[in-house]
Amino acid sequence: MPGNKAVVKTGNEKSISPAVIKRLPRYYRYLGDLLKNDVVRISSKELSQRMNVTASQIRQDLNNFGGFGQQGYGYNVEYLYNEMGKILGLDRTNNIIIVGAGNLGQALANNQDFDSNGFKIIGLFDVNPRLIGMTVRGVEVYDIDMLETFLKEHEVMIAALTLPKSKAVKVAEQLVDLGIKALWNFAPVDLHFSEDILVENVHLAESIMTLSYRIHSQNQ
Ligand SMILES: NC(=O)c1ccc[n+]([C@@H]2O[C@H](COP(=O)([O-])OP(=O)(O)OC[C@H]3O[C@@H](n4cnc5c(N)ncnc54)[C@H](O)[C@@H]3O)[C@@H](O)[C@H]2O)c1
Repeated sequence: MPGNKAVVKTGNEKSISPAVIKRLPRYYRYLGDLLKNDVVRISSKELSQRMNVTASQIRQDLNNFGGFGQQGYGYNVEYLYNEMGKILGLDRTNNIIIVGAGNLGQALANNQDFDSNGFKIIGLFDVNPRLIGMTVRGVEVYDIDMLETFLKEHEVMIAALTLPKSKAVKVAEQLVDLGIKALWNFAPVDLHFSEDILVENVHLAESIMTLSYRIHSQNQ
């Protein structure tokens, strides 16, 4: 990708651009739908039409990982789906904790889709005594004071932050001090850590502001 210097390294030291990585979950979702509909193979042209991207984009993206297609045959859907899953790390269980068991924390815990993708929510944490001890889809809400002990006893890959903005930075720092390497941040605040701490921000408000901009710029 000319001019784009932002790249990440895979385990085998190959650099993959963040733009490609961002597209992978979408490939995975489309392939999963094809698989559910018993589609065995698909050409890059047909996949591109369904996904509304160019066939050459698909070929380029997949070539980053060694291709997977065969000339004249296209892609084997199940194979590609499984390989995509491996690339995305979905072939193993990724334990998640949720810090902040309010509206959003509970909504995340209630989402069954995470399970099917190998994400397992194993605990929620809160400061509110009225929430501590309750369960959300079988997952317990623990006192935040239990965090250190819990993290010693469980291997946790990702911590989701669904607590007030005013508390998010301090709790994120605490999580990092306790060994958490990946933060899935929903609080409307920017978190700054060293490179080895991965932060993925999810801000629905920013998404709707983008939509608002597009609506209003059309009307000008
Ligand atoms: N990213 C998004 O798209 C999006 C969407 C909705 C809400 N949010 C944000 O997510 C956060 C949660 O929103 P909500 O509607 O669930 O709020 P909420 O008030 O329902 O829940 C927040 C929970 O955090 C708990 N909490 C407070 N301090 C804590 C601490 N130190 N440790 C652990 N838990 C603590 C509270 O007791 C409460 O249960 C807010 O920051 C909100 O702005 C983000």
